[in-house]
Amino acid sequence: MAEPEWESLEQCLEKHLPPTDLRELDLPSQALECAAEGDFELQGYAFEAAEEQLRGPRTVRVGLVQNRIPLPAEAPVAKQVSALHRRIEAIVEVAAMCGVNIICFQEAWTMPFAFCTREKLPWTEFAESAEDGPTTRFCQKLAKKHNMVVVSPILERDGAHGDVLWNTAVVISNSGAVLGKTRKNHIPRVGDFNESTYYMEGNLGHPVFQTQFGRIAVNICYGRHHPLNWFMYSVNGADIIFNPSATIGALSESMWPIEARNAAIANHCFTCAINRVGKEHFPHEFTSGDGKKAHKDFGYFYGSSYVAAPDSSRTPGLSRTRDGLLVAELNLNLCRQVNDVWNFKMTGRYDMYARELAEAVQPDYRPHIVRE
Ligand SMILES: NC(=O)NCCC(=O)O
Repeated sequence: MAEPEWESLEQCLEKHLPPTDLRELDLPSQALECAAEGDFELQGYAFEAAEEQLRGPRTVRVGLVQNRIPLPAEAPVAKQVSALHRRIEAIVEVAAMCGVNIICFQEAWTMPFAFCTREKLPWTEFAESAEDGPTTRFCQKLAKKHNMVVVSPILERDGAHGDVLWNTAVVISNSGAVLGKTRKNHIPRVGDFNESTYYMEGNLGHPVFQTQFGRIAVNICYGRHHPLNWFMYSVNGADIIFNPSATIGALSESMWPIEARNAAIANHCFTCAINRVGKEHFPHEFTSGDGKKAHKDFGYFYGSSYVAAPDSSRTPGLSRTRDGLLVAELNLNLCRQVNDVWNFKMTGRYDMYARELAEAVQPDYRPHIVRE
């Protein structure tokens, strides 16, 4: 009988967690200096893949940005947006020095995560057009300047359809053109995440964006609890799925290290989990509907952004407390290599599930329970 190799699950996880298995990137000293001066953490790791005879390595560098809001939530809207633009511009400069090809910012990155309040003004004033709002134009400049694909998750106002709001990620090509947009498919109704007061579930399905550096998709925050959401991006061919988020310790920190990592394994792709940092205070008290006292803050956004690979390895997380840029070099060949070993796509029995699910969502469905 085979001997047990590991004393505990924790030992096994430690063995497979970097830095032992993952090569640290040799980042330029200028980038490290700028990050230190700008007071943000900079880490870099490379995921390797086996050499193939017919395909060269498909290497891409992704950048994950996590940050605090630089100004208090009470500050004028335009000043807050401008301060966030300046902060991100400085971090993107460093990403460019590190050779980043695709960068992704945190969920609703141009604003405090004010949806806990259920108030409309001034928070809805942060909403912008995905196609030609000031933030998209700002990101287009960054993309062109640095030859970098930019994933920009914003609060969208859709002027063409009755001015309604959406939680949207705009994908901007390295040419500077807007490649398209994707919307948050699953809207939380948990704790103080009162987002359903502001916008509906996304109506754009599971688009995958073909960029010069690989096929990417964006599964926004709460969508990470829904395995089918990750799965559909993978069905549409995503090599990398970004998960820009805003989530707090008391609610989700125990789930955070597992969910994006599981998704990378289950879907033979890379996943990039990004969370904002710090505590955000709002002018007026709100309650959480749990009998506890009214309060003015959401709780602690714990950062801890990381990248996970299809072979189950992952980078360490960025800090829980500091702004940061995580640079990860991915060899996208790893996706098909792991697929060929584990065959989840081949063994998935999708036709069976499609049939059973189609039946299960019918109003007259009766659960298949076998009784005596
Ligand atoms: N932003 C968001 O969807 N948060 C919900 C809480 C969570 O998914 O951890």
